[in-house]
Amino acid sequence: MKTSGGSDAAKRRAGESAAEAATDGDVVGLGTGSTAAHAIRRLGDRVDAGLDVRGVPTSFASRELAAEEGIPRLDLSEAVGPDGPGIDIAIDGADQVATGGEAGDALVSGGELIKGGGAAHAREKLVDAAADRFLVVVDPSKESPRLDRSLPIEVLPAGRTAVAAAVREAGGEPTLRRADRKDGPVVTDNGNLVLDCAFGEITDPAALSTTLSATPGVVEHGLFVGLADEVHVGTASGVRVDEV
Ligand SMILES: O=C[C@H](O)[C@H](O)[C@H](O)COP(=O)(O)O
Repeated sequence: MKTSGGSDAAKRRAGESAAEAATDGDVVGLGTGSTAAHAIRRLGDRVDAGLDVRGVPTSFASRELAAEEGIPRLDLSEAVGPDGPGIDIAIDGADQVATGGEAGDALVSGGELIKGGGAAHAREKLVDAAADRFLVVVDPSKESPRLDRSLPIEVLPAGRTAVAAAVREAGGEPTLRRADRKDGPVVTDNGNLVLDCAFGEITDPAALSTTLSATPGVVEHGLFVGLADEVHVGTASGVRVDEV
């Protein structure tokens, strides 16, 4: 699994802390990224020790890791629906977490997220939104009073230029995400492309989320508003848990 910046020890503390929240019988959403991977490994250890849980992976990578760790798995389509067990908790990382405060004329309440650094945010949002409790796991480098990182938007390949124009109209500057080890663009697990969009400081995440969701060609964007329930922040010496 790819790693991002930040201290790996702090990410491990955050991930392991959230993994302790799973209890017998739970269906657990398994996030993507280097911090969520620590949670999946810890869950794997707990399954070895007898914990009875099933995981709902959010990506090819989290599915592979869960399989390696011996965690029984369930598809989202099996978990959610009239006959499904639902998802009790989801554990997932983030590229940025708003800690709250004034942003221009608006007030960011805190707990809003930017996700999608690993291009997994479309399935992550499905799983995280379906969960009864969504636990975010981060190291302190991800915390910021306001959201100002580049925002990933997964787009239908044919809609790439139309969405790019809509992003410019909304005040952002889109860049097609390119692959590191192949010529050409990053292709998501869903066969789509990703535009990384620089909006500067996002003063009203809820409004931007609504605008982007209503744009034809947008499969999913990485703004997660009103979804997080707890933020587990791994620090140099322990873990801080913030209720949202
Ligand atoms: O698409 C990827 C996900 O949204 C990740 O959860 C996010 O990029 C954070 O990853 P990491 O924990 O590696 O920084």
